[in-house]
Amino acid sequence: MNKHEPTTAELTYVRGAPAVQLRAPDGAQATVLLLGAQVVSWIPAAGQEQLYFSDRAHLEEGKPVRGGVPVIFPQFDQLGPLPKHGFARDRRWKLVRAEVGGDDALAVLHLGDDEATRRLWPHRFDAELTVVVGGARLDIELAVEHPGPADARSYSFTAALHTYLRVREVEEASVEGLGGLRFRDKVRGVEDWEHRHRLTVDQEVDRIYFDTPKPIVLHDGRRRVKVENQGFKDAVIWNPWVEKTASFDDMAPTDFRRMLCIEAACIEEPVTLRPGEHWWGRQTLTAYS
Ligand SMILES: O=P(O)(O)OC[C@H]1O[C@H](O)[C@H](O)[C@@H](O)[C@@H]1O
Repeated sequence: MNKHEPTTAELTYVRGAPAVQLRAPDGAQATVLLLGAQVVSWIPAAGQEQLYFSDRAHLEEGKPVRGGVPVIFPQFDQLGPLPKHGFARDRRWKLVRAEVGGDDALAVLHLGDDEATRRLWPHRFDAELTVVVGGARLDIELAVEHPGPADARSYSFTAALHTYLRVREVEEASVEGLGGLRFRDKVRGVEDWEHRHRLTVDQEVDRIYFDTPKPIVLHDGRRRVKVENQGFKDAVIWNPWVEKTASFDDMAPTDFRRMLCIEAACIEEPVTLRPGEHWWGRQTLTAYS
């Protein structure tokens, strides 16, 4: 990344919700809501919108936003005592800085503990989300620090970047890069090994793939999106299909056809931090059309 010049953050509103608009010199753009530090739009330079963002999404504090890239912390799904997917996704984050460099634009947002988070999860933390957009790439990095004090207890958490990729028609899309991996299938309630070179979706899919070392590639007609996860060892593939979508009040009944989630996650091995330690995980998306 080049030297960044500080600029006045371009604050905007997305359907009435405050957001930061990032514009790189080459025209690549991303929009990040303060609510949940959620990226809800990503348009690469000379490209098209790459993310699915529901027209019916709720945009109020305390409710998750359907689409874009929800930040899941400190609990994935219902794998613990906290509300589903933790609390980071439905709280308002603070914009720390927004800058434009020679090749890209970036924003850093912060969420720390407060009385309400400590009531749910009795720990101190500093979470930072960094979003960098430029060219054909979008980088999203989640960093979490245990600020201490030195005699505080260590703690563990699970986390994810729950990326909703837009597709033209999900039954015609496919996902490459998961062959040979072990996965947990939440729909069937079993563990198995992936034998397909390319995964296609023609029913509900909700799978956690473990130890995903290689890039995962979404194929959507001629368009491809390469997904590279660092620090996140697991990947989740999710599409709610007909029935589950019908139970959502924040998604149109046929919208499951327009999206496929490829999530970066830390689920099987939670992250443990001692006072003073930090962790980070990053998802890099590259669009080819
Ligand atoms: O509807 P949400 O609370 O946003 O959760 C959406 C989905 O997130 C993940 O992909 C989980 O694996 C799914 O089981 C869950 O349904």
